Amino acid sequence: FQQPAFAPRSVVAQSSTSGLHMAFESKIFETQEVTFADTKEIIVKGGRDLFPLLPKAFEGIEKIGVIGWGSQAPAQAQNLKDSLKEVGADITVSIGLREGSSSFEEAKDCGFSEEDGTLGEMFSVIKESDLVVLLISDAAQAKLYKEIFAAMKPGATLGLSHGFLLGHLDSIGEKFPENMDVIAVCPKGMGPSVRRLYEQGKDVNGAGINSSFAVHQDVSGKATELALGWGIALGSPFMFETSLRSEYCSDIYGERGILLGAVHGIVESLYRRYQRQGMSPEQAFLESSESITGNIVKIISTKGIKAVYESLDGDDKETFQKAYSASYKPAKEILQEIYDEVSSGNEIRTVIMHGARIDKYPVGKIDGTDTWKVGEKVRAERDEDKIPLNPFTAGVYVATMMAQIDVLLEEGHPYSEVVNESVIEAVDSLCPYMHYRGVAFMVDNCSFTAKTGSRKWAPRFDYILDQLAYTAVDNGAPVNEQLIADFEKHSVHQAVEECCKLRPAVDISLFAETSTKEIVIQ
Ligand SMILES: NC(=O)C1=CN([C@@H]2O[C@H](COP(=O)(O)OP(=O)(O)OC[C@H]3O[C@@H](n4cnc5c(N)ncnc54)[C@H](OP(=O)(O)O)[C@@H]3O)[C@@H](O)[C@H]2O)C=CC1
Ligand SMILES: CC[C@](O)(C(C)=O)C(=O)O
Ligand SMILES: [Mg+2]
Ligand SMILES: [Mg+2]
Repeated sequence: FQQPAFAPRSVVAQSSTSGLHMAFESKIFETQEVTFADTKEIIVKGGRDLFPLLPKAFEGIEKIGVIGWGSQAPAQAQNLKDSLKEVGADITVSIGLREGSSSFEEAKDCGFSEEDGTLGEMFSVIKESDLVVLLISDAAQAKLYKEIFAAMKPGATLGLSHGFLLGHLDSIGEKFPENMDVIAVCPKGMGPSVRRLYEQGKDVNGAGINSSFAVHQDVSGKATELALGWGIALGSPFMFETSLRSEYCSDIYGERGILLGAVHGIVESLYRRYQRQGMSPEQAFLESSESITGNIVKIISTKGIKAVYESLDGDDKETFQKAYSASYKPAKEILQEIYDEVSSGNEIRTVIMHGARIDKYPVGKIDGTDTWKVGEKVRAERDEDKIPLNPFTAGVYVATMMAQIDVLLEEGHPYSEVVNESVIEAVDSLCPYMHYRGVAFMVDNCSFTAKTGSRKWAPRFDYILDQLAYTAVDNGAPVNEQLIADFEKHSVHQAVEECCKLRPAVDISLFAETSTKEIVIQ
């Protein structure tokens, strides 16, 4: 194991949950100290009122090349272009794609064109760019990094939205070229939500997805300001510092856990359980999937995790306690396994090997089963006000979320990263998409790394909950009073509350699948 997972610049990690002091500085953007439990972190709050500062942060950058057109690139390229245009910055945003890419047409539909030089073959765009925002899949980055580094012009900055490439380089004993700035801005939400919230926030001083940022190499001395400017131009409500390693450990872990894989596994296992107990398929979907995406996550988003528990009374509270007690440890066992697989480099190797097989074995469909067919029917007849808060479902979901949080804290990740990667992203970016159009719409709008990992780990959560947690409840396992007490007084609740204060003024809204009427999802 390579330790520690969390080692940002200027940070002394005294223990996993205390003493982390984020200490970056900016001469352009105002920094703010935030207290999370017994730790302090420095953040930068975003907002459209900061856009006039962008030209200063992007000083020396004339051309930004956004490479790829997957989930993040359309969102980041358009947000960057719009924000820089709004302040009259003389900076071009161009898209670079592989030869023959089927994404050329979509990029053209969004206003990028070969005629005006804002769309082209990826290596030509890389060669001309002062900031290369590398948004091809992580597996493709691992395959092409040598050619990409070689194509970059002297003095250009490499911009990433993930720490994956560092994980790969570390595992093969290689490094980024020493003469370039290497920064990352990593939105903690899927690309479509980065764009959707940016558009929604135009009239209210901005809304968007929080981003972590990392300054891995700062040859020019300007890397922090550029990273902060990039995140603000994307519309991030707040930005917090991380390292590339801390980012990839928490990100790859989080998406295999509660963000995608675990929530999928939880729903599948509960949907079957509720039918075994006599519910109709429709009711079982309502009490499992709908209860999570249409009720539980909305409470968490606006009032915090504990509010789910506190909103229950009497027998329902006891049902929650039983489900929580039985689920926490089995969920944590899988989550710790995921963390170890990621931090040891195994999961990165898996993603790369999967990338090499992809032409022969493309990622399969995950919503063709009965669960999601019934889900379509339930959604078509949905009455938002009648979605139940099932206390058993709540106990399982919240226990898994808390177990995810605990693993990250025990591994030394800062609260900003823990809360964004385990709570905010789930409730404000991802679950709204699952609520809108089912599990595949959420998972498959995410990165190749995430969608393959979610497919790999979801069945592990499904299996362990069914085998260990639900059988324990059915065999009359008592409530684990200590576990419930730990949950009630957990330090993360205050950290979530602090983050909620920095939450955008608007909730994400999407269009209902069955009509063109816009519905507010959160
Ligand atoms: N998805 C998300 O919301 C988030 C993603 N990230 C990170 O952002 C980065 C981009 O991820 P994401 O937007 O999801 O994209 P994907 O992982 O879905 O990758 C899709 C893009 O990669 C391109 N690509 C794949 N193989 C190659 C290749 N051999 N040569 C050139 N291009 C290739 C595709 O090209 P083509 O268009 O031609 O098919 C497409 O544009 C990753 O580092 C990811 O971890 C970070 C935060 C959130
Ligand atoms: C949850 C998946 C994600 O990490 C993301 C949207 O942040 C991804 O890789 O797509
Ligand atoms: Mg992520
Ligand atoms: Mg990811």
